[in-house]
Amino acid sequence: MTETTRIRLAIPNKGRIAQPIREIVEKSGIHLVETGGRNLIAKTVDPGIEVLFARPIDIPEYVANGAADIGVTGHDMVMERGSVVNELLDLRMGRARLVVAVPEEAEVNAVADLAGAKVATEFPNITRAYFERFGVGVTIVPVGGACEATPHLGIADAIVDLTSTGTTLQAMRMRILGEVLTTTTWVIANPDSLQQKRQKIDEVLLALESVVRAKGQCYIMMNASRDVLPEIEELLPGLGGPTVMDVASHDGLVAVHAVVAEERVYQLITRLKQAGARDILVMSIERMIP
Ligand SMILES: Nc1ncnc2c1ncn2[C@@H]1O[C@H](COP(=O)(O)OP(=O)(O)OP(=O)(O)O)[C@@H](O)[C@H]1O
Ligand SMILES: O=P(O)(O)OC[C@H]1O[C@H](OP(=O)(O)OP(=O)(O)O)[C@H](O)[C@@H]1O
Ligand SMILES: [Mg+2]
Repeated sequence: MTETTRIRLAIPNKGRIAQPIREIVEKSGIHLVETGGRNLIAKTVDPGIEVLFARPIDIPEYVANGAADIGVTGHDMVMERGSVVNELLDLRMGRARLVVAVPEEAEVNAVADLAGAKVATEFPNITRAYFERFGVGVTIVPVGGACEATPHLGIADAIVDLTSTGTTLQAMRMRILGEVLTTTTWVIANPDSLQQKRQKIDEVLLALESVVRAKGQCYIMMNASRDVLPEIEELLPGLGGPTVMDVASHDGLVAVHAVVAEERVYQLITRLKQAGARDILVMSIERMIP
């Protein structure tokens, strides 16, 4: 009997990317078998995959030192920890920019004007390296959150923090001086695990990637008479064009199936109807494997 390869996947236990990552993992078919509220390790339906819940900032190190074989966390976290891991797959979520910002009224116009300033951040290592690269001497004030409040509290002159919608910076009346990096959520791997457990890791990657690929796409099905087919096909430039099938016992009637971008569906339905399509069904796609 051959022994099954076992891998441990680390995912965030809290924070804003925790739930979306959990959803991607579930949709990929790696269903978690609940092991109680505060349990930090969960079994999955696959006896070869175990899930470890950890703080996003700790995941790069857990993966680098082998406590987990693969993990999912922000690219910013990997950079901050400087961990030696392989970044394998961009999940294209958790997109944010790490920026240098100052209160609107501050008399500075560029990063170079911050020489001698106190800079509060949850990313002390990235921030230190950034200002060193500019040759600007600053004092780093490490904080664990609510960074935007620090200039108003007199704790810092500037901040290096994440922004996505810009709501927090705007609410705290701060303006951006420079961009340090952009981040998204990545699947990362331990380099040794990648060598020794490649097949199992690839299997997990394929499953996760299929969910990412399906995101924002849906499957549309309709019936139409064959003579209006060219017009309908023109409206559906899908993945390799639509699939067209004869409808049994309905002479001249065809079924047309295609994958389309979710954002197009609303307008598309009206146009398809005008072109003569009927019995239109729109379905969400869970996974797409090319
Ligand atoms: N505003 C944002 N928009 C998009 N992605 C973000 C944003 N803030 C953080 N992220 C991503 O989410 C990751 C985890 O950050 P988050 O702040 O949610 O975790 P945390 O600090 O552990 O939780 P909390 O702030 O609730 O204590 C970050 O490393 C980053 O990649
Ligand atoms: O541009 P926005 O959409 O407003 O997002 C930016 C905010 O999101 C993150 O905060 P988080 O929710 O993690 O809280 P925290 O500051 O306590 O970490 C980040 O630290 C910013 O404060
Ligand atoms: Mg946070």
